[in-house]
Amino acid sequence: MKLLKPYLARFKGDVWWAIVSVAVVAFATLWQPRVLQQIMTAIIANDKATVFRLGLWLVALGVIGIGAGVINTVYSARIALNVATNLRADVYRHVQTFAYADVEQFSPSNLVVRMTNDINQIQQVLMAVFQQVTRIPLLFFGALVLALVTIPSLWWIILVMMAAIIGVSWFAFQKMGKLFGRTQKLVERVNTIARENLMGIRVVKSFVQEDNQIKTFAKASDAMRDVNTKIGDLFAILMPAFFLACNLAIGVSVFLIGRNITAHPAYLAAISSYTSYLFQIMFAVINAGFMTTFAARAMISIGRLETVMTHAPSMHFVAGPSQPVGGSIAFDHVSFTYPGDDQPTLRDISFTVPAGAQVGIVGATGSGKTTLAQLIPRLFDPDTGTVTLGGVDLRELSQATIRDTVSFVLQRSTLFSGTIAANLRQAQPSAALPQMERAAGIAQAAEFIERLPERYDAPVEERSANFSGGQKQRLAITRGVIAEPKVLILDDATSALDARSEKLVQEALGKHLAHTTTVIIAEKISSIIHADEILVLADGRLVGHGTHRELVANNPTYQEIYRTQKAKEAAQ
Ligand SMILES: Nc1ncnc2c1ncn2[C@@H]1O[C@H](COP(=O)(O)OP(=O)(O)OP(=O)(O)O)[C@@H](O)[C@H]1O
Repeated sequence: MKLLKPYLARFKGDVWWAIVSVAVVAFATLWQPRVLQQIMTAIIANDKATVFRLGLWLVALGVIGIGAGVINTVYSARIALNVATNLRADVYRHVQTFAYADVEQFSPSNLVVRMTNDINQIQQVLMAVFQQVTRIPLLFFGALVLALVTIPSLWWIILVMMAAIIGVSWFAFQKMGKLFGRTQKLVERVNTIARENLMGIRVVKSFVQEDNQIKTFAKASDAMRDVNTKIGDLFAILMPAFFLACNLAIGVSVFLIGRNITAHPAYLAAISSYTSYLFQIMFAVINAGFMTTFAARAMISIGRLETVMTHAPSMHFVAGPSQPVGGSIAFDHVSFTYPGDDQPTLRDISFTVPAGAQVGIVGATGSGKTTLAQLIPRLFDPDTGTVTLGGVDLRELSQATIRDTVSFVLQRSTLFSGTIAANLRQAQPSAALPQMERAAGIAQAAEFIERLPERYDAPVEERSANFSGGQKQRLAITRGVIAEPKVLILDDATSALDARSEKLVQEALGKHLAHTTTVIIAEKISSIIHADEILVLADGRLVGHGTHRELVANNPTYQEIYRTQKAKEAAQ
């Protein structure tokens, strides 16, 4: 609840209106049966003037109740919407401060669920709370007192009815709470299956997996139906049970009043208001039950968001603007373990790369190439050892300095929906057309961009689905080189390019970014054969470094990779 306090405080005025208006609704609801009772008494006494006066008063009470109800709904909705919107913005802002490792720890899809489903849940409950929370106790205690005042001798009937209703509620709502919890999990499961299926639709189609996918989806969907059916069954029993208890109480009351009506003729007029109060007590108990299960679900969501909001970013950067720093890279006895892993992925790695050099990194799958590259832009900190940029420990550089100095192009290039220009400006916000054209020329992207009718304003769809794998990679390289970074890392970034295009990109990089330190992670040795220095990784260790010629002559791991690749090429 601590999470919501500051947000509710921000909308104090709306909260006040919502609470006052719901109190007015409750008072109008409680007062109406009293006035009705007085009207009945006046009818029995044939007092037409009083009947007319009280009739008008009854109508006025109805109008006041409806008016207050409308005001309450408006303010409750405003509170719920504003709190949810502000909370969502703050969670999003806080997540932006996370280090890469923090996002991985939560998992991106989990964070999305927290920012959408959980906040929606809180919004719905807030709306209900401000519509019900003061109404329930006011109606319950008010109706209880008024029923006792109306016909004092029947206090025990009210007690028995309340015991029956609270007992049934206790049993049913506890069961229902558990079932609601299961539905929430099943909704997440169904969403995940549907999302995975649609995101991986190409794999599903190419492996003819439709039937299997339908079965998996149907299983989760059927489980959800079963749980919802159980909830429906409970409701089916619950409501008639409540009405039975209430109607039995009314029946017994009428019978007892009827037997004594000659001794208490005033009870004849009281019976309708007494019945109304019994119903109000019943509805207050039912609503309290619903609110409890509803609130329990919201508490889970609040807890999940609190975990995100109280999570401190695991990495801190020195504050300050971007400063110029050299392009040399040095690893000094660096070891690194992924959070949650028990074995290090990189072990005692040391090497230096002078500014402007071209470095290749090779090694078997899973040898740690990408992990090593991720330490250069400080996506992770090493467990031991230091990584320096231009001779300065990364931990002493501001985030702006590192981001302006190092550009990282990934194999699975991520482009954002918008336009090509908007994606390129992520790397350099001030980039004008000539800069974009120059960068696209280096990345061999100019030829296909020029063919698009809108050129650099061409749309990029969600997940850049309107571009081929090779085109995406070229666009990602364009974005990587546009700001002419001092350090450029290409992590298998040309894997979807044909050999000719890859060669052209490399030649253009050598020509136009001659002073840039380029780190190329490559599966194929042919991609880095001309590098000034090649690092060879095996099982997270640096097992050799040198030029291609040196490594072919004396490094067994490199020789093995080279031999295997040559044999493959010969076989093709
Ligand atoms: N985010 C992560 N969390 C935990 N372990 C990871 C993570 N990323 C990679 N690993 C593990 O670290 C090891 C090295 O992975 P890495 O991606 O650095 O290898 P790589 O040499 O780049 O492989 P590839 O050539 O297949 O891209 C692998 O065993 C991998 O399972």
